[in-house]
Amino acid sequence: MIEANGLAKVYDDLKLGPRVAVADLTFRAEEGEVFGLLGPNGAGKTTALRILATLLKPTSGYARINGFDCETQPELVRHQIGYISASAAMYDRMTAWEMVEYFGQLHHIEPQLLRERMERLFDRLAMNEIRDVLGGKMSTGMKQKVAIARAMVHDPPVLIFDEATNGLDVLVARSLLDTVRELRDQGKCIIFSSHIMREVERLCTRIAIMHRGRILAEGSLEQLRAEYQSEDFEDVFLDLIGREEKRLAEAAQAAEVEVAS
Ligand SMILES: Nc1ncnc2c1ncn2[C@@H]1O[C@H](COP(=O)(O)OP(=O)(O)OP(=O)(O)O)[C@@H](O)[C@H]1O
Repeated sequence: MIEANGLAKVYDDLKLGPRVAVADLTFRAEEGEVFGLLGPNGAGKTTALRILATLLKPTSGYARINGFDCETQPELVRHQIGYISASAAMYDRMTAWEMVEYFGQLHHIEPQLLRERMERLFDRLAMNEIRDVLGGKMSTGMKQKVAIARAMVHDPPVLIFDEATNGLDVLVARSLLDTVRELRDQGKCIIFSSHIMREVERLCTRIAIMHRGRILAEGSLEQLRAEYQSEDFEDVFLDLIGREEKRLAEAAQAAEVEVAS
């Protein structure tokens, strides 16, 4: 369903020069699965997910969604995915209902079907009380619900959640996680990025720990705990990141010594 192969992205930063955000990313995620991308700030999660969502082009490698290439077939990919990020832009002068309807129309959904789907979505996401609230007057949680509804209105088989619980209170965050679980049980393929350990632990069928644009380890929670011999997943995470930082520092030091001699 989702396939990333040797994916890399280098940003050309005007001040800092080339910045490697994603170095070499390879993974697959299948239907009925929540694939977690867990990593510290700056690990490259958002960059990777924006490539999958066709919002960025990779520098090298490729990503495919249901067999469609994210770089060369973006229109086809967009019909297969719903993308939810923490900073969804709203139209200030449109109501919640109008915004979701507009996205449905962009996907050419027949009006009757669109109305039925929207009724179900508004019920499921407890959005009926915000139907007529304008984008400019919405709270963060309200905006996030609209972002989720409009990403799901075309019933895509693949959903991409990028730090989607950022800024949400515990109630809204919990209901978002419940929704993700339901979607997984319906057979959707979900990719869920976060730096919140507990969310990933509770939700994801498989987890990739990402650091400096690479996956350091990948497996189910049980596999990762067993492989790194700790019941506490936070310890596994910190241990992996710590070891990698040490390895990189040693490699940099060795390179310096070589240059000096
Ligand atoms: N437009 C850009 N130009 C230059 N560098 C960028 C750009 N966007 C991101 N970066 C850099 O790329 C790296 C990866 O950033 P990215 O946002 O993908 O990471 P992330 O894992 O999503 O981080 P966070 O958890 O903080 O959101 C960081 O070093 C970041 O500074």
